[in-house]
Amino acid sequence: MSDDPLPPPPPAPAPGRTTARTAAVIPAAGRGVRLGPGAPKALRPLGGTPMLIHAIRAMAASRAVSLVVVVAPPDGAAEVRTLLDAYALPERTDFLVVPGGGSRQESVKLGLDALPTGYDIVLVHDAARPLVPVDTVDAVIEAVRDGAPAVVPALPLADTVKQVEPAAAPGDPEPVVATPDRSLLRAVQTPQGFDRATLVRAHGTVTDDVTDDASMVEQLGLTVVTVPGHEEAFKVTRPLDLVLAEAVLARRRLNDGF
Ligand SMILES: Nc1ccn([C@@H]2O[C@H](COP(=O)(O)OP(=O)(O)OP(=O)(O)O)[C@@H](O)[C@H]2O)c(=O)n1
Ligand SMILES: C[C@](O)(CO)[C@H](O)COP(=O)(O)O
Repeated sequence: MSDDPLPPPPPAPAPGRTTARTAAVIPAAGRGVRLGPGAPKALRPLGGTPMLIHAIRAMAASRAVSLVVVVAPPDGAAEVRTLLDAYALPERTDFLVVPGGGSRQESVKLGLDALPTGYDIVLVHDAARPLVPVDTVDAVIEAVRDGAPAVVPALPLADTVKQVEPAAAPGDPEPVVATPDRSLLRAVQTPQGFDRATLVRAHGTVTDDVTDDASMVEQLGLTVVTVPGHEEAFKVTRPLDLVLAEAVLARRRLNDGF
């Protein structure tokens, strides 16, 4: 038997903290109607590379993320698999591709259903937010590891927001009914991070149409917390967003010297 002293045990996680493995689900099945005619939005180029590849790299840039589940356009799973083979991606990350559904909510659910066991923290990240910095991804994961069941990156609003009543008829003005206190409002981004069991329960319970996953957790009566969002994590929704995304990417490439 060797007389070598035993190596010290790994540090125990702080109370309330978990070292659970993290997977990212990327809903990428949308058409991108607001961006205008063309291929499904996630497959359109940004700096010559599909937006989806940028979004995958943004998730895989976090050393905590060891699996990425891509939810492809319903008839585009084969094309997405080909893209994953064609572009350089970190070898330490595993990838799964599943076909998506008719709504973002449905697509996320299909991605969640495909998640293998062993991943207890789940990020949900829009393919349409290709430029989110890794520090934002890591901040979300850290907050879930610290015990929050649901975490959203959030930014204060730059504009005053008005609540309106629907127009009486198409083209009629919309009457303003309230001006909410802007200091208490936040614009939320992705990745949104979850304790897996909580997110699975939310998707199995909430049947209303919602625009993000965190609001499903709110409907369970659980607390969703924020971490600082980032202006480069904006969503490419309309044509001008693509112009901005190209400019941000060009600036990064200049700063990185390639
Ligand atoms: N059936 C859908 C609809 C949307 N998404 C994804 O959800 C994210 C956010 O949606 P959004 O930006 O609204 O994308 P689209 O639905 O493609 O946009 P639009 O409403 O303009 O068609 C995108 O990454 C999109 O691919 C999805 O996976 N499945
Ligand atoms: C999830 C989201 O990106 C958070 O801001 C947003 O709600 C998606 O909205 P969309 O209209 O489906 O793009």
